[in-house]
Amino acid sequence: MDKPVLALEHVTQAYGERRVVKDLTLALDKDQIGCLLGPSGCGKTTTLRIVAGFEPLLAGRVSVNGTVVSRPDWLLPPEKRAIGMVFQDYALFPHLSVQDNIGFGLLHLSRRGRRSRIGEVLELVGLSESRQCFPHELSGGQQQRVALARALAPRPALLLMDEPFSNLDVTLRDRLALEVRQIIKSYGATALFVTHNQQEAFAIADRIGVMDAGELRQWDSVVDLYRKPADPQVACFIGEGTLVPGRATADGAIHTELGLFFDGQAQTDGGPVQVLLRPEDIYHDESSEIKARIIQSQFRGANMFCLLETPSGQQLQALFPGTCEWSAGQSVGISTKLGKPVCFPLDLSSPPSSM
Ligand SMILES: Nc1ncnc2c1ncn2[C@@H]1O[C@H](COP(=O)(O)OP(=O)(O)OP(=O)(O)O)[C@@H](O)[C@H]1O
Repeated sequence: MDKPVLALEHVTQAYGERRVVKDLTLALDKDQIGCLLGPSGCGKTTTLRIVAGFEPLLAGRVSVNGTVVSRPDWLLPPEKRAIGMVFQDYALFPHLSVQDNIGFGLLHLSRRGRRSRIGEVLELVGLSESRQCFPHELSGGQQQRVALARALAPRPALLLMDEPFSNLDVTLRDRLALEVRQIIKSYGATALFVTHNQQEAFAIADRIGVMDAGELRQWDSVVDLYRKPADPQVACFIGEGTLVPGRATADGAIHTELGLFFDGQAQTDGGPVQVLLRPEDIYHDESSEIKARIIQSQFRGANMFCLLETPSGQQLQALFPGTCEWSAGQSVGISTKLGKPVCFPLDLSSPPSSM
């Protein structure tokens, strides 16, 4: 099997006494787009800077295409790593035209080679007509694409992007995230980017790493992260949903106030558990004995997103068809449709998870 383009093995880094990246291990294969996702201060940028070679390591190692580029006693300089970077503020040279910005990293090529590569990446990002423009003559989204073209032009082994959409307005962000994914994929590049925005991560990434307080809690495909979260924290952080308390019995059944679920695994201890219910797992069913009161409803066009409360006080999030015309205070019948439920043993010593 091919070696991963990027491998981080047990990487740890600290500022003074404080460890901000803890024992982090992940691998990114060729042509994959990975994303580190987590709240502010969880160590995403520090991890990216470690990969780029701007930060030393306390422990562990980083390899690019099977060659070690960082270990605690040695760092390959950033410019020798074959890594391209797109920064949050794009870092374009204001006094250089678009083509000269892109050509800056191609000085090792002949004049002709440079021209041809600049033309190639400008076409890729849809800015062939703007090659003579200066950065201030372009919109934020166009500057973003120039920065991407400049980073891709030297054909790096790996592309790193730090919050690449944070300077753009929200509607542009969503569109550009998809566009950037398409550009990276059609160029056959491997990329790692960081964001605190889930929607962005879901739009662009093949694999997402959820970080929390310097730890990588799960590194997985987008679908598995949503459907098979590794722990209650990831379950709560990714997407919407509720952890509903239940009791597991030795036959693999989980008893909850919303009915009986089977996770197919014998729970030998028969102890308390939490079952993850995503909004789409709950549906309207007037014939059901389970009734819930609508606390809040939010019309989302095709869907109606509701916050519900059962008679026991358990709150639930549910996604009903947008044609439902319900309002707060109304009581509705609900049922659940769960294939294989996601179930976590309930640690009674820790506070309950909230979303
Ligand atoms: N040069 C530094 N010296 C000391 N502490 C630092 C330094 N750089 C970052 N930190 C601290 O390390 C922790 C991780 O920072 P980092 O920038 O990696 O987080 P982040 O997840 O990228 O956050 P954000 O989304 O806000 O950029 C933070 O608590 C930050 O304050």
